[in-house]
Amino acid sequence: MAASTSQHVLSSIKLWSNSSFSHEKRTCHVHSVSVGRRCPSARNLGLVCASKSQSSVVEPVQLPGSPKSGTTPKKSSESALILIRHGESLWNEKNLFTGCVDVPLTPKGVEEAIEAGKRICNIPVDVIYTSSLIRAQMTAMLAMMQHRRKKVPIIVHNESEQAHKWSQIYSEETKKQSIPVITAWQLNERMYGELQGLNKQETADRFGKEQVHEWRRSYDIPPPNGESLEMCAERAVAYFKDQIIPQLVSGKHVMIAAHGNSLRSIIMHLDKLTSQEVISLELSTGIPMLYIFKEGKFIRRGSPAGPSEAGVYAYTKNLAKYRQKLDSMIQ
Ligand SMILES: O=C(O)[C@@H](CO)OP(=O)(O)O
Repeated sequence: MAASTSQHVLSSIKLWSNSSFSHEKRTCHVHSVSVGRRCPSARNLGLVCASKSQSSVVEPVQLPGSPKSGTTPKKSSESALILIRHGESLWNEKNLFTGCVDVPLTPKGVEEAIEAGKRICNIPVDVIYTSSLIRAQMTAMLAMMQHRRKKVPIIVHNESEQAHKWSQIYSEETKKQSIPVITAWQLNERMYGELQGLNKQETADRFGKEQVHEWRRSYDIPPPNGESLEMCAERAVAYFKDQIIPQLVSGKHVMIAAHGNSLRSIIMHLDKLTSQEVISLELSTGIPMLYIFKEGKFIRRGSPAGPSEAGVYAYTKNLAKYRQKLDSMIQ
């Protein structure tokens, strides 16, 4: 079940110096420089089309189902959705299967989270979702600390009524300067079963490269006693639809800090990838991806570049306005 991956030449071009997101069989790569041509429509978005026949990367994706009842869409509202895979963890560094084991970031992972934060520092964020795992939470916090709006991300403790009560804020003004951070186990990494803690190379040597690739990237084949991507999607995508889409519908800008596979399942849903296409979807650590949610559709806008690259912030009129507002507040 090996993926037929097209080889891309990594180059030193700064903007694309970190690989992040690829649908290798489909359309686009937010990689380094590619041997393929750059999509004019994707200029500044870090997207590279593999061939002329393949379509634009910014095609709107129609949302399945209608918005949850009870959520009133803001008139002509448009929301930003940022997805970030956590920075490098101690077990990424050691090349170990991690899954639901709760390990922190390495110093490199901390740097990646800070860099991710710089890339999104001009994009509005009203609410943050993370998994219940520390590597995603560290990433969310470190990234938000780079934001130009300087709001304080505050974890919402809902594990008990008392925890919730004891973390109340009694100033409306202070609340306005805060961003709620909602942690949800449903966004955790897929459970890797009996592979958790094993070295990936040694596992491939023992069981064969093909078998291990199947466990790692296939849609419906679970690793021994673990979750397949399909099983992971059953909780992660369900949570996304039930909890996160209503926020977007109500006009809130959302950031999700999660994991390679929980995010693959969400991206598969957003971009309507097939179970074959998702095999070659790879996410790098610490690279943010931006979607615009408008009129019930998700529009993929690639990976925001650094704050010094002025042009790339004109994703939409509203985001450009938001940036202008930040500029005027900060001057
Ligand atoms: O070990 C894991 O939990 C995941 C993500 O780091 O690995 P893989 O990329 O093999 O799915």
